[in-house]
Order: sequence, then C-alpha cells, then structure tokens
Amino acid sequence: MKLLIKNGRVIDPGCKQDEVMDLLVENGRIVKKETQIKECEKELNVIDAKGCFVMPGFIDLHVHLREPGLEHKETIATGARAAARGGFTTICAMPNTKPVIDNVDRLRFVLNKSEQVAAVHVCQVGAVTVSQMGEELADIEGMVKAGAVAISEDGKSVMNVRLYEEAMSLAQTLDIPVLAHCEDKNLVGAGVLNKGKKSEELRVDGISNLVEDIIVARDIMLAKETKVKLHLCHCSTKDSVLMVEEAKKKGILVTAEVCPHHFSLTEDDIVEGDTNYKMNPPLRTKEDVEALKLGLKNNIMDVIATDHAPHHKSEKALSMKDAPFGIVGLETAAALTITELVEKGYLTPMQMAEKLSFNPAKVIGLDKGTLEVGKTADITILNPDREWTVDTEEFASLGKNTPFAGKKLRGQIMATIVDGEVVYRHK
Ligand SMILES: NC(=O)N[C@@H](CC(=O)O)C(=O)O
Ligand SMILES: [Zn+2]
Ligand SMILES: [Zn+2]
Repeated sequence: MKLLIKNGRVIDPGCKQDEVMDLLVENGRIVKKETQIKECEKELNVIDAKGCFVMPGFIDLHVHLREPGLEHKETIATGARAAARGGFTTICAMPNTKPVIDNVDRLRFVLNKSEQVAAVHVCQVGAVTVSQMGEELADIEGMVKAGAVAISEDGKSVMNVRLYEEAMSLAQTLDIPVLAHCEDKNLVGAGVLNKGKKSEELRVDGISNLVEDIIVARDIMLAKETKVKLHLCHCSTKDSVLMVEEAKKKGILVTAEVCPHHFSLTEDDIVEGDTNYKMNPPLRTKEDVEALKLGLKNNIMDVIATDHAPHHKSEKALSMKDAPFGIVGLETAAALTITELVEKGYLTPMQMAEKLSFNPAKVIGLDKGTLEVGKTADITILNPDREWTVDTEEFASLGKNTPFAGKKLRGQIMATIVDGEVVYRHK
C-alpha cells in the first residue's frame, strides 16, 4: 500500500528545506517529494497534512523502558506505544533494568522482544560496568557487535576514573558514543531537590549545581584524552552549557541534550508534596533554565531527549524524600518543545526537527533524521496550532508520573509513521 502525505509543511534538516510539499511513501521508503504529487491509484492511503509540520520521525536518545524486571512501571510494548503517541519513531533504551543490560544475552532479549512487540524502532544502550556496580567493565565489545548503539551508566556516574577512561577508549575504538549521566555520588549525598530556596523551604537535602558541573568537567577532560564521542545526558545547569560551548570550540567531540522538563519548569514551580516534580537532575533556577534555552537556540545544546522515567503510582505516592527520581516524557515532549521553545521564539521549526531527529540520529550513527527521497519512511506529522490538555488517563505509558498533568499545551501529534506504516493517528 502506498501512502501519500499531502499539503504539509515539509521540514527536512537533511537538505535544509522548509516548504509546503507532498510526500509519497512506498515499500517503507520515501519515493517522491514534490510540490504536488498526482496519484490516482485506488490502493492509496492519503493523509491531508494541511497546516501541519511534516518532520523526520523523532528519535529519543534517552528512554527507560523498565523491561526486563520492572514491568510494573513500563514494558517494551507500552513504552513503544507511548513513543508512537509522542511522535517518536526510534527510541534508545537505557540499561538500568533488572537485571542490568550488561551482556549480549540480555541485549538480545530486548532487541528480539522489541522486534515482536514494539510499535517503533528500539535501540538498546549497553551498561558501562557489570550490574552498574562501577567495579568491572561490562562486555562492551560483545554488546556493540550484537547491536548496542552506545554505552551508558545512566542512573549514576562511573566514579572510578581509571575504569571510565578504559571504557571510553574502548568505545572510541568501537566507534560508539558514551552517554554520560553526570552526578558526583559523594557530593550529592541524600539530595532530593535543587539546593537553595526550595530545598530549604521544603526542608529536604539539596542537590547543588556542582554535583553535575564537576562531573561534566571531568568527563569532557576524559573525552579530550580518549577522543571518544561524549554525549552529555539531561544537562540542567548554566555551567554545563558554558563547558559544552568551550569544549566544542576546542574541537572535543562532545554533544549535549536537554530534557523538556528542564527547559519548561524551574524549582519555583515545585508543588509541596507532589513527587512528580522530583527527578534527577532536579529542576533548577530561572537562570539555569534561561541558559539551557539559549544553549538550544544557539545550537550549543544539540538534542532534546525525554529521559522518560516511568514509576508506579505506589512508588510516587511516597514522600518527597523517599519517592524515586524521574518523570515520564514521551507523550508531552513535542508539545512542550512547541509551547516553550518554538512559540516563544527560541527555536525555529527547522531547529526543532534537528534537535528531535537529525542530531540524535547523528549521535548514534543512524541513517535517519531526514526526509530525502530513498530514505526510510519514519515520519512525524504535527499540528503546531492545536491546543490540548494533558490527561494521563489517555497515556499509553503505564507511568502517569508527570508534573504536566492538566496543563494546556500547544502542538499535537497527528500521525506517526514507522517504515511507511501508520503506527499512530490522532482521532
Ligand atoms: N532521571 C531520573 O530521575 N531517573 C532515571 C534515571 C536517570 O535518568 O538518571 C530512572 O531510571 O528512573
Ligand atoms: Zn540519568
Ligand atoms: Zn535516564
């Protein structure tokens, strides 16, 4: 069956084109991109994308799928459906499952299961160390040969610098990036929220900017030394942005991501007792948020990734101190990007497509992120003007843990297409 997407504003970072055009998809690929495509075959599925952005399918470098072992939070199937609803056609699963994805068998389990049950493409990230214990290296080479697209210790930092240097050198040889969660274990202690006004007001331990900054500095130096491609996960501080800018100027191979919650909310938005405002790194100050937004605008920050971190209701029902860190993000990311960045003039629609698709594809070396003729038809259709209210009951994710519940956002995913098949269509 052929698919014709008509009258959309086609935004293609691959050839820097932003024009109203039609796209024809056949056998899972884009076969025509023209001002007006006339097709009169009966066997044709037509989507009218008038008034919509037609972008290369979004690619999320940072997702927690929770399977194996934590299926009460999320499964591969539900997480992938949430991705489809959010306009993501490829997601990268972090390895902090139970057990941790630190060997070939476990990696194969996720990839095989994803083939069977996932509505979107699933890539797997391998752990850096065995069981993420920080003591001995995982089978990095084996996992990369079996398809791992990157390595990461996400959830924590590798505190042993000698071990991390070895892992980075290996990753460099294998030509995969290291996705770095930057948090000094000793400095963070029992921190819960950003250290300052809010942590004092709510009488919980604080997490200073230094907790992140010190490890960002360290990891950039390690990347300089090992020449590995370093990708900094969920950057939250103004000094992270400064350091990334400096590192890039020096030719160090660093890229950086910002999560929608970190550019949409500050610590002042935290509602007492609502653990849906608790995530790692924490919501920072207005100054940090402004630096992140300008970092995105000035293309210092390359990627928007969700850090989709579903938790069960009973876990998030604990106190601010005891509840787990993390919020879901797949089903609100595109709308937050439109509402907070595109509408407010920080990003052009082209930059949005770069940060949600083209750049993440580059980070992990995927031949995706463009809408050029001949490429795989992974496509996202989004209406930038439509307003909707976040209703967690409608989420495909098992995780309902979001601070954006009940919020009115602009920008609605109308259709998500994977390998030429429509995997999500807004009613
Ligand atoms: N971000 C979070 O607050 N939580 C993540 C771990 C992580 O991304 O560091 C999780 O796995 O729940
Ligand atoms: Zn992390
Ligand atoms: Zn994470």
